Amino acid sequence: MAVYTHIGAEEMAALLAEYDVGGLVSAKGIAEGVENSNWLVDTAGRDGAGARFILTVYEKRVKPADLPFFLGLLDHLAAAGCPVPRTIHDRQGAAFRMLGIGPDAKALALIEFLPGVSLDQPTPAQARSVGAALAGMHIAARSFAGERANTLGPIGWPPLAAACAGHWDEIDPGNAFGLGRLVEREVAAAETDWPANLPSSVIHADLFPDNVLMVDDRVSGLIDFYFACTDAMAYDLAVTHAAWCFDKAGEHFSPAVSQALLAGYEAVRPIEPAERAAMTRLARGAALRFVLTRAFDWVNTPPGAMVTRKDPLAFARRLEFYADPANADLFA
Ligand SMILES: Nc1ncnc2c1ncn2[C@@H]1O[C@H](COP(=O)(O)OP(=O)(O)O)[C@@H](O)[C@H]1O
Ligand SMILES: N[C@@H](CCOP(=O)(O)O)C(=O)O
Repeated sequence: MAVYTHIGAEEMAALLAEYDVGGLVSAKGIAEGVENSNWLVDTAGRDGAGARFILTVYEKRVKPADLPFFLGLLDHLAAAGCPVPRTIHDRQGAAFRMLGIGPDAKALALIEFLPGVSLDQPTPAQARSVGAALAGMHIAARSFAGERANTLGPIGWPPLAAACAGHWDEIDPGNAFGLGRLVEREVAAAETDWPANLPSSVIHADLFPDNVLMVDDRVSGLIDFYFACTDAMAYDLAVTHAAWCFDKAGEHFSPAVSQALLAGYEAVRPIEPAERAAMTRLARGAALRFVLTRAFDWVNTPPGAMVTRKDPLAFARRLEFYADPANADLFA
């Protein structure tokens, strides 16, 4: 259940009165998500016809200092016609407000509600739409003025691996997969062979199925931009490929979903030769990124915590798949 902060009915009504959205009608906590507290909020709307929003309270991971970047990006992409929710600004024009005072104060934002559902098992037609939406986002984001370093790129991998050292057999009992050795090998390799100077933009960097809303085969929403950063567009395509083209456990790869995702992307933004040549390497790195962050969360999630830990091995299997010479021409 991802509602970590309690907001009483009176406090919620007072909060919404700071926005020109009409009075509060209802607010329900949203169970999905792990990082922030989210509510589905209905109001009377500016014209009395009703309106719906997502209220997000940023818990630990998202730093208020990054919010002008994240929320400004949403507004930029929405204005460019991407299926991205706008931020609702308060009566003073602020994109976010603080809840509470002092060191425990948390930032919150009111965000446009978008229709659609997140898929578990995308079809090729749906993957094609996702590829096209990602490429459209990359093109639109190139004119966004904000910049943010990717702290979870190769520079962030050695400290994550070091924090997990000594814990690999908690995740990989009996060292059956060889997770520790795999991570050591891949972190070392990235220090010397990580592709540089690929065309960059602001990228989503976490476009998993649970961060895409769909109505039938159409993408109705790209959400959860809280890992967005300035980095290679091809790396974002690699992250999306790793997230969409396998079953959850990473045991089965879908060639049809892969081809459709890449074709959808290229229908909007053709991949440059240097990007194509780097794709398999980037996909290995994308898989490593999620092995490491999942492993870090695995060893740092206290027993009894409300969140379900995500399996690092599901991405270790993807990493092995991308590293297998038999799959070298996946992106050719
Ligand atoms: N703009 C939106 N429109 C509709 N639903 C949304 C929107 N933003 C978030 N949600 C819903 O809230 C859930 C959690 O949001 P998300 O940003 O992914 O949280 P977290 O960062 O905690 O994972 C999503 O799975 C989705 O159901
Ligand atoms: N997509 C990541 C986890 C990030 O969680 P999110 O709910 O903020 O998207 C993973 O699967 O490891």
